[in-house]
Amino acid sequence: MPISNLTNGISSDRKIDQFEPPYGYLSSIDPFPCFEESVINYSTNQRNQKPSNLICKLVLVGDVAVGKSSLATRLCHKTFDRNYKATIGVDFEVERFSILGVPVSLQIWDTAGQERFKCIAAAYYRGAHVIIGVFDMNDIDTLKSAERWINEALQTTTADNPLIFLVGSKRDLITDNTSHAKIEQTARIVAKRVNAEFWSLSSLTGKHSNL
Ligand SMILES: Nc1nc2c(ncn2[C@@H]2O[C@H](COP(=O)(O)OP(=O)(O)OP(=O)(O)O)[C@@H](O)[C@H]2O)c(=O)[nH]1
Repeated sequence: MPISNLTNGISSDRKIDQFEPPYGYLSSIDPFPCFEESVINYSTNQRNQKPSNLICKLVLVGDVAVGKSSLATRLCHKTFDRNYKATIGVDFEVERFSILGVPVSLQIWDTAGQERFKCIAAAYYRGAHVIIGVFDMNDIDTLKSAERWINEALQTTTADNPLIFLVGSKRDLITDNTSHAKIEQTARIVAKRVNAEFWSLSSLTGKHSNL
């Protein structure tokens, strides 16, 4: 099937059509880069060989009711539901992207936070390229657990160098700025320890920031 058929119907906010050219002036930390022509040609040719379809597996982990399913729903459906429905075992969504014309299917495995489903959920960590540990920014205990959840997922995934994110949820509910600053500071330390990028967000408003 031609690649264009696989990228049809992907919404424009899921399409990335341009990156900085490789080994160019703007993508180098050296102000006067001087690359061999053979290096530039090799790297450009690598980019021109497009794979037909890429699959990226993402798992969401974290305590009960920290907002994992709400995050998946916000990402895939741009909606929010105030009613809490506990995940039973694991839920699954697929979000399609087009990156430089290559179709990418992001598989989102939303695992249950309840201890009794833990062994079911853990079976889905295998092969995860992306691990997102979620905690509730209003509950410091869930931050401690998020570190544990991430480490457990890391022990099970077989993917090389998975990308790790630590996500603080329910930012809209924060009222006390002092405790907010404290939890953010602690989250940054935890993120560093587990090699994660730290984001804070609200699935209710859709606002997010990379800290
Ligand atoms: N105000 C607010 N409420 C949120 C936010 N995210 C989630 N919630 C609420 O928190 C509750 C739990 O959210 P879920 O997304 O179901 O939590 P979960 O982590 O998937 O829970 P489990 O499936 O039990 O593991 C629900 O009532 C959500 O509406 C947020 O950003 N802001």
